[in-house]
Formats: sequence, structure tokens, C-alpha cells
Amino acid sequence: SPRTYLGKDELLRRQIDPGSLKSAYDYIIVGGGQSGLVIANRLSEDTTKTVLVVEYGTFDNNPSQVEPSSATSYPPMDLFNVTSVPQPGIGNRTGTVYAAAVVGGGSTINGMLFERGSAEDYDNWEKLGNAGWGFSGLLPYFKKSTTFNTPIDPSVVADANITWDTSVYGTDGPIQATYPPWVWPGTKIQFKAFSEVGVPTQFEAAGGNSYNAFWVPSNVDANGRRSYARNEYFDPAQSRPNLSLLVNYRVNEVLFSSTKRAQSVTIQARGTANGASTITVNANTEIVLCAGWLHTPHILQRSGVGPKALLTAAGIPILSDLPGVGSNLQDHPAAFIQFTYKTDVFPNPSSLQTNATFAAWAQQQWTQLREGPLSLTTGNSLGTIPLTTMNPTGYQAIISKALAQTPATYLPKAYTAEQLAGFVEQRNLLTASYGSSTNGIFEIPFNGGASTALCLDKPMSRGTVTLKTTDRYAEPSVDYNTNVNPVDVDLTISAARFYRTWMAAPSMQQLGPTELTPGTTLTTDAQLNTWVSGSMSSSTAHSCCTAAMMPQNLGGVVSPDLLVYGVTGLSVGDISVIPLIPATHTCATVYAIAEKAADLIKARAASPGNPGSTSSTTSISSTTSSTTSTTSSTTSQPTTTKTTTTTAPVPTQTHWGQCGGIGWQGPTVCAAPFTCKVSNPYYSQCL
Ligand SMILES: Cc1cc2nc3c(=O)[nH]c(=O)nc-3n(C[C@H](O)[C@H](O)[C@H](O)COP(=O)(O)OP(=O)(O)OC[C@H]3O[C@@H](n4cnc5c(N)ncnc54)[C@H](O)[C@@H]3O)c2cc1C
Repeated sequence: SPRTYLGKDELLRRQIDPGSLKSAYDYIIVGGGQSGLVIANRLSEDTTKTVLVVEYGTFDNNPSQVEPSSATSYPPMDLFNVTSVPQPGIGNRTGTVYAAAVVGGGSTINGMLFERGSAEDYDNWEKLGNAGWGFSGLLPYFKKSTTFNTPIDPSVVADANITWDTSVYGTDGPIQATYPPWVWPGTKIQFKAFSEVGVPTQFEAAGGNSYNAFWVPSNVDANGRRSYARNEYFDPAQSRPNLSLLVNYRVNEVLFSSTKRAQSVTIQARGTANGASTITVNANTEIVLCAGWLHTPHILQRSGVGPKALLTAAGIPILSDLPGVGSNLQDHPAAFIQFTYKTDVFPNPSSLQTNATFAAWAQQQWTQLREGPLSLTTGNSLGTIPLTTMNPTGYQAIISKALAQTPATYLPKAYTAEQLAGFVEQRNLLTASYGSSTNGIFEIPFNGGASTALCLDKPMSRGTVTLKTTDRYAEPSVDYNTNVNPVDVDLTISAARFYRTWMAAPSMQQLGPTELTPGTTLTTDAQLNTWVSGSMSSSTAHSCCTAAMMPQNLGGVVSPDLLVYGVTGLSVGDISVIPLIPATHTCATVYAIAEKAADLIKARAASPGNPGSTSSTTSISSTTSSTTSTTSSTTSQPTTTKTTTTTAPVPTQTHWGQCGGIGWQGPTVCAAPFTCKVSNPYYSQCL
């Protein structure tokens, strides 16, 4: 296994001293985040090529950062400190902006929910003029980046009926994915309830079927530790003499030759006065921007590649008038819906807080065996529900409403005719997805709990990232425009009503679900509209699409070969290039994009006379969607009900069921020398 977890001293030795920077490298990668480290690894496989990565953040060497519990704690030191502008669509509230500032980027701090979008989502990218970027074009890169490992606890797998198809995963990809050895019992009831309201369970979602209900692995290794870009892509490559990583430095601008070829970057130490004391480093072959959705467009704008009016106002000479730079911002805004269970099963996610004995047992399981509830990251089960299922009688009206809108009404005022045309193409694809039974519109993450965030997977609203004209080095202005398009509100109301339907499913009644918010008295569209406005947040940390891969005459920024329009020698390899946000958590998709980007960069360098060539012209072409089969599976319900325990010896092994009986984990039989002792009517222990 290439996996390594290096000590602090070792890490410090590996960041190069700015004084030892060479004057030129073949490739300069801007941003040593998730995508940047993938591309750095692949490009430096060729020992004749020199690669420099410049990263604003530094190493997070806190041991807890690779533990599953880090999935829900995002250390402020690993994030940029940015807040959105007030959002009129959600009561003028501002929103947290999630942009990583650490070696490994988002992969170092994210929730480790390792999911892919549906085939239709990626096929839509291809339909937007990007040949080779449909699901069949990306699947080899999903596989190349990932290895699926058989879960370590077969009893959990069997009891919860977790299913997977190894053929859609790679066998020697760097990122390790598996199912942790724990499922909260209530999760099985929730899967069953989904099936009762028309949402079957997929056998495997990662092959293009990530709609309806399904299991999602975590990106963890066999020991339950975070598997991410730094330890899987950078650490194994760090000793290559041709690969250099400079941390705690910010790239300010890309500088161009008189023929508009990207030649060098200016960098400066983090924490020094903006724009002062810069160092210039040259690139012989190509500069690859991987600074993420927030800073890739910001760097482009600072470098003279962006909307003409904005650059003129900031006094920046225009190299390429690309209005799409910083536009097309999309995320998955989320509304928090709250229920409680009157007769919850035990244990449930709250038990860790409400039952000290259970919490102690969970801690002991994790510390001694790396098993139990603390092996969970953010969770492993999702409902990603088609609109046709959520709102079978109303979805057509929502589609008609979207198609009848004058596009400019709800888009940022600066949109040009090209951008409007590009949005219309996106809207055609989005509304087709709204009417599709094989594509999700709303995500309902579930994990045995009663409350959740309803995440809008296919928003119509579009936001912006804009350089501050008075201080180009200040953090850019972020405007998500959340829910500015009323279609997004209609979709959220559909999701809230569907959640109520799910909670009313027959199987769910054993839990006694009771609605807290929006509250049963809020039923009309107007009432629920008010709830949406007060409850929704702008981001689930999936921001993207701000340097979109689309034809230039549709407002695009990069071509399908990821080269920036209007200049040469400059490409983008991160999440910014996505044209339409897929209905998925974005980490696995970013690995696939970066792996593909590396192949494209290598191929053009190997093509004589064509290093970092001018981006090719693209046009819209329709493609055939790949189809994948759907397999349903049903789950049985656990028979436990809520109980509390006050005293219990530290268990060696716990079964959710009485001695000799059939419980949640199967027959309760203890391995010698232990014997089965009943601690309470619902679970037993081998002591
Ligand atoms: C808190 C959080 C939770 C998430 N949870 C999940 C999840 O559970 N599942 C999932 O699938 N996805 C999740 N995501 C999303 C996923 O991690 C991101 O989409 C992905 O990591 C983005 O990769 P990237 O390479 O585009 O950008 P990043 O990984 O953000 O990399 C950009 C890098 O560029 C650096 N940089 C920026 N500006 C400059 C500059 N001027 N000079 C030099 N360096 C610069 C930054 O420091 C950063 O390291 C989460 C993201 C976050 C932030």
C-alpha cells in the first residue's frame, strides 16, 4: 500500500524553502488542494518534467484530522475566512463560504461521503459542448482514482443489506473507499419507509445510478482513517526530485507574453502586505490553476482574464474578455427540516449524547477495535429523489414555470447575451432532469435520525465570485443568489412535503415521527415559502462552476481540453470547470476531473509543436446517455425499541438482540472464552 502518515518533522522537511526555488519549472500548479495534488502526482510521474505546486495553506498534521470524527469538524485554520453578501432569497441572511486553505484542500477536511453523480448529470456536461466528459468518458477516471475495499465487518453488511458492485470501482486507485463497521438500526427502517413511498434502494449507485435510495461508502482506509489527496497522491510522490511543493505562499497573478502565452506566476508569502514582495517563477510548458471555485476565478480576474467591465473598473489591463469568469456559481443550498421520534429505536445517533453508558462503550469500541458508532464519518445512506417522485402531480407545472421565465429576470445583472444563451442551454437540460425518473433533484441524507438537511441538487439560481475593484488582493465578493429564482423555492417546498410523506410511511410509524419545523400548521405554498426563506442556507460546501467548461459563445471559460479561452499555456483543473452541478457530493467527481486533466495536459505536451496550445473551439452536440440497470433490495426492520441503560460492564462485544436470539447483527453467539450475558432485553454482551 502506498499509504503513509508522516510525522510533523518529516512534513516540514518536505516543503521547499522559497530561497531554493528555481527560476523555471515545466509545470506550475496553482493550489495544492485536492485537484492540484492529483495533477502534481501524475505530471511528476515523468521524471524529465519539473513540477512546482504553490499552496496558500500548510499541512494540517493534527492526528485527529484523519479520524472519522474529523468529518464533521472543519478547523477554521484550514478554511479561508469569507462570508457571502446578504442573500435576498433567504431573508437577507449572509452565508458561510466553504473554501479550503490547507495542503490537500477540501479532501483534507471534508465529510468523507464518497459519492458520484448520476450518469445523466455527467452526460449533461457533454451535451453542453464537452465531448468526452459524459459518464462513460469519466468512469475510467473515477476508477483510476479509487480502490474499493471489502468492508471489515460482514455482520454489519449482512444485517443492513449493504450492497456494492466492485466492477464500477478501480482496484489500484490511490483513494481507498469502504463501508465503516457500523449502521444505526433506524437506518434500516428508513430504507424500508422509502420503498413504501416509491423510492427503491439501488444495488450500487456509483455506476451512474445515484438516484432513489442508496448506500455511499466513506473515503477511509481499512483502519478507518481518512484517505485523501495529501496522503494518497502527494506523500507517495513527495520524494521525487522533480516535484516541489511551496506552502504558505499565495499566487497573485499569472503573467503573459506579448502573444498572450502564460509565462509565469507572481507569488508572495502568506501574511505579508497585499501585492508586496512578490517572487516571479516561470513555467516552460503550462500553468494549471487548481485554486478552487473561489480563487481560480479570482486569480484569472486579477490576471486580466475576465469580464471586461469588472477589470476596467479595477484598472486591470484586459488580456481576454471572458464574462463567464466568476459567473455560473452553483452549490447545493439546504433547508433544515426537523422531526423527533417519540419511540425511537435504541441505539440511535442521539444515544451518544443522551446515554453515558452507550457513549463509553462506543468510545471503547473505537479505541480498542476501531469499530462501533465512532467509525462513522458523515454517514453512508442517501435519498436523492427525482422530482417526478417527490411531486408527481406538480412537477410538470414547475417545469412549465421555469421554461416560461425570461432568463435575465433572475440572473446576475452583468450577464451578457452569450451567458444568457448558455443559461438557456443549461435550463433545457435542467428541466429535462426535473421530468426524469432517473435523476435526483433533492438529496435527503439519512442516518437513523429524524431531522436532516434537504439539499437542492439542481438549482436554477446562479451566483457570482467578483474581485473587489478597490482591492484586488482582498477576498472576492461571493453572492450565491440563493433562491433568487422562485423555481428553487417551489422545488424546496416539494421536498418538504415529500419528507412529510416519507415520515408518514407505514414502517416509519414504529418510530413515532413528530414534526417540529416547518410545523404541521404550515401547509400552504405561501406558509412554506416563509419557512424556506428562514431555514435555507446557501452552501453545503459543494460550490463549483465558476470557470465553466462550455463553448465561449455560451459564456464558457475553458474548452473541453481545459484550456482558458483567449490565451495559451493556461488551464484549469479543479471544480471550477464543472458547467452544471451534479446531484452529488463533489469530492469523487473532483478526483475524476483532476485525473482526466492530467491525461489531457500530458497528451498535449507529448503532441509535437502543441504544448499548452490554444483551446479548441467547441459547439453543442447531443450525445446518447449511457443507461445502467437498477436493482432494488429490501431491508428488514430491527425489533428494538427505545430504552436506557444505567450500568453495564465494559463489553467485549455487543449484539443487538438477546443471547441466542436473532438480533440486528444476526444470531447472538459468543466466541470462546466469552459467554453471552443479557444486559437488557434488547442487547447482549459477550463477557
Ligand atoms: C468543509 C467541506 C466539507 C465537504 N464535505 C464533502 C463530503 O463529505 N463529500 C464530498 O464528496 N465532498 C465534500 N466537500 C467538497 C469537496 O471536498 C470539494 O469539492 C473539493 O475538495 C474541491 O477540490 P478543488 O481541488 O477544486 O479545491 P480545493 O481542494 O479547495 O483546493 C484549492 C486549493 O487552492 C489553494 N489556494 C487558493 N487560492 C490560492 C492562491 N492564490 N495561491 C495558492 N494556493 C491557493 C487553497 O488553499 C486550496 O488548498 C466538502 C468541502 C468542504 C470545504
